[in-house]
Amino acid sequence: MLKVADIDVAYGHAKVLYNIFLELEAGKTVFIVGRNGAGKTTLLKSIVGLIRPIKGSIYYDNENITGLLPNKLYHRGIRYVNQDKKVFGSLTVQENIELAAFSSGEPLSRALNKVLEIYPKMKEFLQLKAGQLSGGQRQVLLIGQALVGDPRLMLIDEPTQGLAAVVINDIAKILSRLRGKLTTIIVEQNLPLVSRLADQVIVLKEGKVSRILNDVSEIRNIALLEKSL
Ligand SMILES: Nc1ncnc2c1ncn2[C@@H]1O[C@H](COP(=O)(O)OP(=O)(O)OP(=O)(O)O)[C@@H](O)[C@H]1O
Repeated sequence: MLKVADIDVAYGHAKVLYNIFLELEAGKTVFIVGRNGAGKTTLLKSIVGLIRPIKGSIYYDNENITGLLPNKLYHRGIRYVNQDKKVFGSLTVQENIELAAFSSGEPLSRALNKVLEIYPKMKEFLQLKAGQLSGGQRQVLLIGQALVGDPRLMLIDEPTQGLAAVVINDIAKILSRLRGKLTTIIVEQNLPLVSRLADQVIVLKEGKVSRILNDVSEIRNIALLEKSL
């Protein structure tokens, strides 16, 4: 479904990704792990069109999407939930969902259902200003918004970063419910969570793919994941 073919990515003269080659199957939950600065966020941004690689190509359903802008990719079903957990704080939760409905052309009732399906408790917060939500609730709202429309590939950057353990559990449940329904690529530092949910783990080290784990027994082995970083 997605093929990243030998891309290099740089910020100005500083190259941060080297010869990245990945092939992702539809419906899989793929985690990207690696130490701080390994280039995980840069890889996600390159796939969603926020940064153009200086070398190589990216294919989505066999079509070369290199250099296409994020809004074009959005309408082809690619969603990106970035790590800053920013919502429109002065709008209500429902209005935030309306924005996603408007962007995607999906009727509001269906958009609301998609969010409530993954987190029924959000019903109580619909008329609240989104700025009043906790960090975890914002993350859930952002994931819910990304499900509005017809997403096929969802990229999520550090969904559990800075969240309390109980909320991490809620997010893990949501991610686990998405398994098999769409393709997800998730950057995550929480290795027990990665180990529990991943179909494939890609380890980035200093801008290069240093290891790809496909074998369930390897993925479930947290000590091995730790050692791979
Ligand atoms: N806008 C930018 N301009 C210049 N350099 C950048 C920019 N964004 C990131 N970098 C550098 O690129 C490298 C990779 O950063 P990136 O954020 O992709 O790593 P990461 O693995 O996601 O790290 P973290 O876990 O800290 O988020 C780092 O050396 C970082 O300092």
